[in-house]
Amino acid sequence: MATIDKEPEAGLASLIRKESCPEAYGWRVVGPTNLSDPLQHVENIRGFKIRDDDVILAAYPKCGTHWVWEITHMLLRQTTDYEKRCKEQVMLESNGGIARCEKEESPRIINSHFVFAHLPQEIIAKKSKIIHVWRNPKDTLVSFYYHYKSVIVDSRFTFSDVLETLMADKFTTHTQFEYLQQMSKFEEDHPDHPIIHLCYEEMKKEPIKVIQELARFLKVPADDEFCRKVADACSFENMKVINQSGQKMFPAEFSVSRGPGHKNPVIYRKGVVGDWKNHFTVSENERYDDVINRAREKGLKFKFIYQ
Ligand SMILES: Nc1ncnc2c1ncn2[C@@H]1O[C@H](COP(=O)(O)OS(=O)(=O)O)[C@@H](OP(=O)(O)O)[C@H]1O
Repeated sequence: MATIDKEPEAGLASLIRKESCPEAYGWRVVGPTNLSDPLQHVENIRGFKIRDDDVILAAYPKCGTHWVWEITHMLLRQTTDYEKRCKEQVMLESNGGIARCEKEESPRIINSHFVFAHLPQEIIAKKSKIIHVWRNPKDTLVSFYYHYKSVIVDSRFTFSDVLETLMADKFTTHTQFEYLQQMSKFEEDHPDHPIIHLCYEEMKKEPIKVIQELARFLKVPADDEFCRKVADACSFENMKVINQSGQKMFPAEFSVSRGPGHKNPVIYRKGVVGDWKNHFTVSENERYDDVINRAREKGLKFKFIYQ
């Protein structure tokens, strides 16, 4: 089996590797970035000025951020029209993200895959509403694999390569378990902070119910009919069509930052629960369960839904 050390030419090495700057661990590195100083970038984000009505959309990558971003726009703007831009426009850590977020009209829905320690620190004092999206780690990893596959031109690595790399603790960034543990720690440290946790699998099962809960959290009007329309507009199939139509372009700097040999990611791939069964072998699944169990022993509280 290929590992990042044995087969660097397969492209995986350029993506899946703990940051060469270990103090910035938690910084999401998926593809080479043009950032000359990642640590300074993290500090700039920690110091980012928060407005009173900002909403923070926080999620580990591949957990459904695009989906919830679109729903949140519709709820806040009281419309079922699609947001014209793509989520990456206001993704804090993306190349040029800070400047674009600064120019954004209020109320802003700022999104980030950063761990909590690296998010703007003013969120705490301003008690900014946080929407946290989470998903079972097996489907998340499969989604990650296809994300990697789509962003690099030379992508000969397999799902097993990605899984082995994760289990060897050489994954690109913080693991999903570390992310969720930091989330729980933040809640323990700030018990009054407004946070809603949206579970991908529950959204798939009962999207209208979850949209109603989100509307209550955001304190915006949303009757049953409106929530039904939002759920329908934001179904996987409809969002995929809208994104394929070219209406939502990645910001130019976002694409440039990826460098030669890299493409923009495919986001709307399958959008289902349980695709992991088509990717894990029985033994890989058992070993990954061990990883999850070890994370539980260290305090991971989230109960995952796998089908
Ligand atoms: N509307 C809707 N309904 C259901 N599922 C959806 C929807 N929109 C996006 N998706 C799926 O979410 C996965 C991408 O997650 P993110 O948006 O968090 O990706 S990213 O980290 O911001 O790149 C990715 O999952 P996979 O299909 O399993 O790869 C997307 O297909």
